[in-house]
Amino acid sequence: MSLNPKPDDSAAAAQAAVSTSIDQAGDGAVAVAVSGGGDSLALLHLACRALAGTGRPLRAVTVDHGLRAESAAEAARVSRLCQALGVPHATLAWDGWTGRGNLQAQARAARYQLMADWALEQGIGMVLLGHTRDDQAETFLMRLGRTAGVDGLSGMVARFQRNGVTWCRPLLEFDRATLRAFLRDIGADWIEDPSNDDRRFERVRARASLEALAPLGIDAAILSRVMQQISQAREALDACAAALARDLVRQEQGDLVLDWAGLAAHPLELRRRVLVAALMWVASAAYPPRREDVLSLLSDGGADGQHTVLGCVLRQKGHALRIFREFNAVRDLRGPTDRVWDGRWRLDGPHDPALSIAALGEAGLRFCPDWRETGHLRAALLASPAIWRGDTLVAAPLAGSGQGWSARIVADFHDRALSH
Ligand SMILES: Nc1ncnc2c1ncn2[C@@H]1O[C@H](COP(=O)(O)OP(=O)(O)OP(=O)(O)O)[C@@H](O)[C@H]1O
Repeated sequence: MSLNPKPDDSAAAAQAAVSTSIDQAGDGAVAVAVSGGGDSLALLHLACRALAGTGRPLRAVTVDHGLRAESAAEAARVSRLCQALGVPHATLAWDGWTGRGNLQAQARAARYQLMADWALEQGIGMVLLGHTRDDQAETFLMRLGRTAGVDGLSGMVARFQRNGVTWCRPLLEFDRATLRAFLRDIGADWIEDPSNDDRRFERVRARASLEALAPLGIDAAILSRVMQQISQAREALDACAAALARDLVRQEQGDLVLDWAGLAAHPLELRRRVLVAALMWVASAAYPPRREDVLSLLSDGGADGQHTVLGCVLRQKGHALRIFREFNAVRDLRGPTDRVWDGRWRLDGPHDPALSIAALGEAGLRFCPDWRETGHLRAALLASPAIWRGDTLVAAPLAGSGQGWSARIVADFHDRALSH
């Protein structure tokens, strides 16, 4: 038996991988995120074949980021291709670019959010993405250039939860060339993105670098196996960190209290993982804080004091480090009462479209005379969810003023996988 079996990269194997992923979704509707490129269109065809005759609904979705002149026409073309396949298709428009910050990162976050909201509305539990082995290899090289560690180099996961939806990448073991050959074989069309040849893009340069590594015997398949090995190391580290967190991290409603002195006895990488997981949980963050920020917090250990990282406040007192949400990070966050707020709070009570959830803040705390009896820190309460009618406070369940409302965390810290 080979220890490193070479994945079979034929179209038939890709078909089997897509069918398996879809079977794992249960009986519900499935969607394919289609950019229009060869990878996601091959995925759409494979998903269509997997579902043919099952009666299970398949949908397709495209996000038009509006960042290139051709994007609307491309989305319309995807829509026509889907129509020809009998797959209902939706185009979701993004117009949230502020002109500031990292455009690619913002576009990606918005894409996931738009597609998740759409999927939830449609009752779709699983969305398939067309990432391939080439994407994996290019990402690996790009991350090497950013001094990535075990997490960054372990490759994309085949399945993950984000924004309330399960995302699945059934094609991670398959080459772009295999998928394009499959499309050609079945006479199917796809859109060639002109930026694929634009060397201003890091991914395009990574693709060229990968070709240059061929004389060393390094290709996408080899890098994929290296990534699998790093993934296994990451899983082992995560398991150790989760066990450590169970012993040394206590959840108090929305806050976490870390036994800082207890943690200090453990290897730096485990301490770092516990701290990152804690920060990401309190902030409901999809991405970890900068590595240097975390390392500086860890090296600062022992001294009483306060820090702010990733929209969380860390307050150390003696052996305990309390992490709670920072008011400034949520001061402008307002949402309907029947939706999760700040990624982790659900409020139960007499829902009403005229009401909304927003942070309690100083303006609300003033109307909570009993807040001291709750035992919560004042600064933590400021960032806690409250029910408002316009600017009038209706209820503050965590600050002793429930008025028929209660607040609960949707996924407790220790139930959440310790991986980022
Ligand atoms: N505009 C889009 N609309 C719908 N789906 C998309 C869009 N862009 C990308 N996708 C989905 O994501 C997959 C990966 O695309 P791509 O590699 O361009 O994105 P990425 O930003 O690198 O993704 P990630 O951040 O998830 O690694 C595509 O195969 C497709 O399934």
